[in-house]
Amino acid sequence: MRTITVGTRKSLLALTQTNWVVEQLKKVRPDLTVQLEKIVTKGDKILHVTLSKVGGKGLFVKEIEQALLDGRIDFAVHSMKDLPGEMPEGLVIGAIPERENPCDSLLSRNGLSLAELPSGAVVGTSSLRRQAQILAYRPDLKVKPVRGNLDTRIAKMEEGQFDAILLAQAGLARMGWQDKVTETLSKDILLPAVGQGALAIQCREDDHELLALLLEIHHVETARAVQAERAFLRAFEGGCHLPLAAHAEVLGDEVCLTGLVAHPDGTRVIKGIKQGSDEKAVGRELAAELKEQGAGELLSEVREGLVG
Ligand SMILES: NCc1[nH]cc(CCC(=O)O)c1CC(=O)O
Repeated sequence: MRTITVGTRKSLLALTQTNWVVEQLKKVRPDLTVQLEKIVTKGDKILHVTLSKVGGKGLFVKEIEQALLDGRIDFAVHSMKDLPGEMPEGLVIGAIPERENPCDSLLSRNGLSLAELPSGAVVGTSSLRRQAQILAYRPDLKVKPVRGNLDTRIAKMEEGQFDAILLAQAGLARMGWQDKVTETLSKDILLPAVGQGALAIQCREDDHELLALLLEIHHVETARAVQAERAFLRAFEGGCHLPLAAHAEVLGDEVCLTGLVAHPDGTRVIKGIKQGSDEKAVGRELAAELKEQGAGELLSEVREGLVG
């Protein structure tokens, strides 16, 4: 097989995820030769602005997708949750490896759990999804934006800028930083982002040689769960910058999807659950049910607030 060029963002998490995928591939094909091509994305450049204000669907992927289309790289590893619902013409998700822990975790300065944080404690997150659900559960807490790579955010908390921060457990696990986690939050309190904990390997749809290789590390159950979650997301034309969450589990032949849409201040949460054997239908139907309860209007209000 030819030498494969892998595109990756330069962040430690992106490099760790890419190297993990390359390792998995080398287990299947020990003679595989790869070279890394580091790519800087818009999301990496504007680290000082709250992401929800940049209005960014696909902030971390555009430049990478262009490199794929130009043939400068052969595949790229994305965090599934950073990947927009729609895929550019000519590109596909070639494989979805087995998912890491999808949950969010709380890291706190004094080892206090979410329930133990004192009233008025400052929690760092720039995710409207996390903000909405944390405030729904603990309206007495203060949420403040925090940006930067995982290590930067943790340092800001340790310096005392925040009493606690919220991060995806999966990113910390991949970095080997699980010991920094104070509490893994249950999905009943903080429903994960669509695709959280899963990776997407993106490549050109006509690269059959590579697609055959990628199939070796594809995980069918993860892919089915993510399909349901992404169908739910697409129904709202949403991105990771909206207060929208969904998580699916495979139960035998069926997927069971929980989804929610919330007001960023936590005062309204519209949540539902749906099970069925056609994952895309489950996602679409759950979205339709939540829309009947006003989820569409709620998100329109949020979008207008972000633009204005
Ligand atoms: N939005 C940034 C991002 N994209 C993927 C992860 C973590 C890994 C994952 O969810 O798969 C993170 C960091 C975080 O949200 O804490």
